[in-house]
Amino acid sequence: MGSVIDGAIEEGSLTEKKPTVVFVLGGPGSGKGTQCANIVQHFGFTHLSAGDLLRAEIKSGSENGTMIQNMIKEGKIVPSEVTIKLLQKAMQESGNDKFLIDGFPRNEENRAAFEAVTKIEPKFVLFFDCSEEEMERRLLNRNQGREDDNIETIRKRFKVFLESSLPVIEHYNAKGKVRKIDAGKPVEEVFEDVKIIFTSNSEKATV
Ligand SMILES: Nc1ncnc2c1ncn2[C@@H]1O[C@H](COP(=O)(O)OP(=O)(O)O)[C@@H](O)[C@H]1O
Ligand SMILES: Nc1ccn([C@@H]2O[C@H](COP(=O)(O)OP(=O)(O)O)[C@@H](O)[C@H]2O)c(=O)n1
Ligand SMILES: [Mg+2]
Repeated sequence: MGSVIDGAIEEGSLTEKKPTVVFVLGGPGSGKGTQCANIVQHFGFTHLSAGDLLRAEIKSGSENGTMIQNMIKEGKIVPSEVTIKLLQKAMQESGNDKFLIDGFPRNEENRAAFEAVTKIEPKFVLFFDCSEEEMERRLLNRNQGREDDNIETIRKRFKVFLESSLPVIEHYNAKGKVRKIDAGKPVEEVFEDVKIIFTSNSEKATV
C-alpha cells in the first residue's frame, strides 16, 4: 500500500498524466471527419472536430456566433482563443484521455497558442494528402447543408490551406511527427493505411 505522501503525489498535478493528442490535418474535403469516425470505432479515441465545435457554438446562440459564422462563410480562421476554449471544454467533458483533434491547428497562431495554453505536444500528426480536384468534387457533393461548401468559399478555403495550414504541417514534419496518408483513394483503402499507423504507434516519420 502506498504511503500518505505517495497518495498525495499521485493525486497532485505533478504526476497528472497529460492526455494523448493526435492532430488530424489535411485540406477541406480530404476526409478528416470520415476517417476520424473510423479511428474512434477501432482505437478508443474521442473525436473533436474544431469546425463542428465552432458550428455548434453558432447554433447555441453564443455572443461569438455571428463572428464565427462570418469567418466560416469567408473560409477564414477563427481566433485561437475562441477555438481553444471550445476544445478544452470538450476535452474536459469527454472523460477520455485520448483525442483526435480534427482540423486544428490550422495556422501558426492556432498551433503556438494551443501549445502555450495546454502545454500539450501532439503524439503525431496525421496528414491526409489529397488533390484539390478530388477535394473540390467531394465538398460539392457533401450535402450537409454547410454554408461554406460552395465554390466561392471552397476556393478561399484552399488558399487558406496552402498559405496558412501547410506551414503548420511543415513545422511538425521538421520534428518528424507527420504521418502522411494518400487520401485520394476510396475510404476503406485510406483506412487500411490509417490502421497501420495507429497499430504501429508510429515512431518514424513518413514524409
Ligand atoms: N476516401 C474518400 N473517397 C471518396 N469520398 C470521400 C472519401 N472520404 C470522405 N469522402 C466524402 O467526402 C466528403 C468530405 O469528407 P469529410 O470526411 O467531411 O472531409 P473533411 O472533414 O476533411 O472536410 C464527405 O461527403 C465524405 O463522405
Ligand atoms: N481550427 C479551425 C478549424 C475550423 N475553422 C473554421 O471552420 C471552417 C470549417 O472547418 P472544418 O474543419 O469543419 O472544415 P473541413 O476541413 O472539415 O471541410 C474553416 O474553414 C474555418 O472557417 C477555424 O476557424 N479554425
Ligand atoms: Mg471535417
